[in-house]
Amino acid sequence: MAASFASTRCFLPLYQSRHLQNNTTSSCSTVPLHLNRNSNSNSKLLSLSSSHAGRNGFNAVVENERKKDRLSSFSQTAAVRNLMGSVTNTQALRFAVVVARFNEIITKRLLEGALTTFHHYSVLEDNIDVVWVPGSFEIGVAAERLGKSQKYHAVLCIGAVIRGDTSHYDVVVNSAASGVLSAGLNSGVPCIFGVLTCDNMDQALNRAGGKSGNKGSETALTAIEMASLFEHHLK
Ligand SMILES: Nc1c(NC[C@H](O)[C@H](O)[C@H](O)CO)[nH]c(=O)[nH]c1=O
Ligand SMILES: CC(=O)[C@@H](O)COP(=O)(O)O
Repeated sequence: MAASFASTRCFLPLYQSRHLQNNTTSSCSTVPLHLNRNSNSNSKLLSLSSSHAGRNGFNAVVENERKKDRLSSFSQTAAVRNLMGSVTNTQALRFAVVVARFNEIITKRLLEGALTTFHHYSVLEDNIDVVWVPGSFEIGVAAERLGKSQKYHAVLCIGAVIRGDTSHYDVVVNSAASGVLSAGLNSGVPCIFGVLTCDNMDQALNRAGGKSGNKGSETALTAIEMASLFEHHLK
């Protein structure tokens, strides 16, 4: 297991590697990170390298990560199994997407982002079902039913809660979050939280394909990784 891991070429989605960069980006492209066995003959350390030499601050931070790798011999020895979902072997994976109609102008864009990401990562259209519910409050119960159906490897939950004048916002946000969490725990199928929780419409538009990216795309990638982790490693 560890030997094959050493030669794995691993594509981390850019948004997930934001913490490695000084600048932020709205793109959802990937940064190829190569996991290499250390050239030191007896060493079992793995290190990261990137072909994106020009990225601002990226190399310095990768070098810093390498240092941490060298120090952290516990998690990097060949004896330790590292299990992680892949985003490349997706053709057998099936997904349900639960979408809230409330604030539909936002949730439709999030759904579009999610479907585009599924397409980019070769998830088959026939393997995706989209289920509409009235509002984010209703997402959890639908997600749990879908998870328990055993038809899907992951359930992606999409909604947009935007603060109004009363405390209703907090109730809907907390219910949506705990509903999605419970759906995952109760069904044993990863239920992914793609619900925007925003103070105003501008914040929501920015995260639905605007200058802050598309949360639907990002969470679709999370769904793929978790589906793959469960299907290929945690069965
Ligand atoms: N205000 C928002 C809602 N409210 C509706 C609830 O989600 C629910 O449908 C209703 O209370 C009936 O149970 N939903 C959102 O998704 N976003 C909001 O901003
Ligand atoms: C997030 C909400 O629940 C919102 O639409 C409700 O608005 P209000 O608090 O003004 O009733």
